[in-house]
Amino acid sequence: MRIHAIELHRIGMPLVRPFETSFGVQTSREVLLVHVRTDVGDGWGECVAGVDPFYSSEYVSAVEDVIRSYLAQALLAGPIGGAAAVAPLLRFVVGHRMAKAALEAAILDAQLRADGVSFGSHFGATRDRVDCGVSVGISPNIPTLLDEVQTYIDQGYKRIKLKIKPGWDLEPVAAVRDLLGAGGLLQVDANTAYTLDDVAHLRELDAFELLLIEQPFVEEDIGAHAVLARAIETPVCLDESIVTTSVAVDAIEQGATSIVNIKAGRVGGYLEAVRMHGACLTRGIPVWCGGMLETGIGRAANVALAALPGFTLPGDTSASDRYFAEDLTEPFVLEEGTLPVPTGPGTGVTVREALVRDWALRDPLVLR
Ligand SMILES: O=C(O)CCC(=O)N[C@@H](C(=O)O)c1ccccc1
Repeated sequence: MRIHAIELHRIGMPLVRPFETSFGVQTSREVLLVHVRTDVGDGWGECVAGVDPFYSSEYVSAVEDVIRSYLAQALLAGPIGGAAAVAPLLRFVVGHRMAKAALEAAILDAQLRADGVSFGSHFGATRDRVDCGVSVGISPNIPTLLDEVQTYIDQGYKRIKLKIKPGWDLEPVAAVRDLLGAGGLLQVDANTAYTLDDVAHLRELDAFELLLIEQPFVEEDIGAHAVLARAIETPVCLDESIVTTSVAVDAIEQGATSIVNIKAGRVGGYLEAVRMHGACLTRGIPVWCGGMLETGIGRAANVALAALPGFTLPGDTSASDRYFAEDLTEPFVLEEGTLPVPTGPGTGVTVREALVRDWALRDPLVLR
């Protein structure tokens, strides 16, 4: 494959409602899209990095710079062996996994569109629909939270995930458990907001039959998560910590995580995400597909990934209207709590390029 050009599009999309996590409030999504033009056709990839380095050290401007200053040239210098060659070609740059993942996804999209193969087929999907959960931000108060959760229950979501932080945890969880009833699938995400000093407090969550508690401590504290996992009943699930398959295996073997949130952007690409799925599957560790407020481009790829056999828990693969009034692709619409796995070549979705232009925050960066 010969890449003729790599275009970086920075676009802004308003969120249908503010989204608050333990690291801040988002009212819009500023997203970097990668459009590659190759000798076998075009492809689109979405970078999951946020506009600020609050979830991870990556952020949109840094992604633009590392692609423009280092990564693009490695891909434009000469013919490459397709998407499988991208990670090895980019290994000379340390980290920047979200930037690398977006490039790989765009190249994989171009390659598979040319081959007439869908992402799901290429990954080894075994389902044609995936069960969908929904992520609920930190609310101003309990009634507002319950109104939002009720909306998602009415829409058919199969699992509720609540963002928590110190001062907003036991009370909202108790209220939502009461609303859901005993059998409802409910989990929490702390986004690193706690420390080992909070173990006794976090143990009180055991009363609410949660599926899991996600990333209570900072990314590097794998050992602290193992201490917590031994001290509470609620299964510990890691997100930010799990940046490669080998880190996932280490964390599993240390007893730091018994469920893994897989996000292709966080781990450096969909091909590494598929490898991570395989490593978890052979160890009997359930996985689910995390979300990063993706547009339909990333959402299509996530739904394909979530269709692999080890993805046994509903993921953060919500419908497009959870975040956006209008999507960059045909919207993903929830049907009985599930989304269909795209079957067309590549991601299987068509990018509305007029919207990419309309929503552009600046002229595209074209690298040749
Ligand atoms: O449904 C979605 O796409 C968002 C799911 C979600 O809560 N993502 C969280 C996370 O920590 O996993 C997040 C939100 C914003 C930014 C980064 C991460």
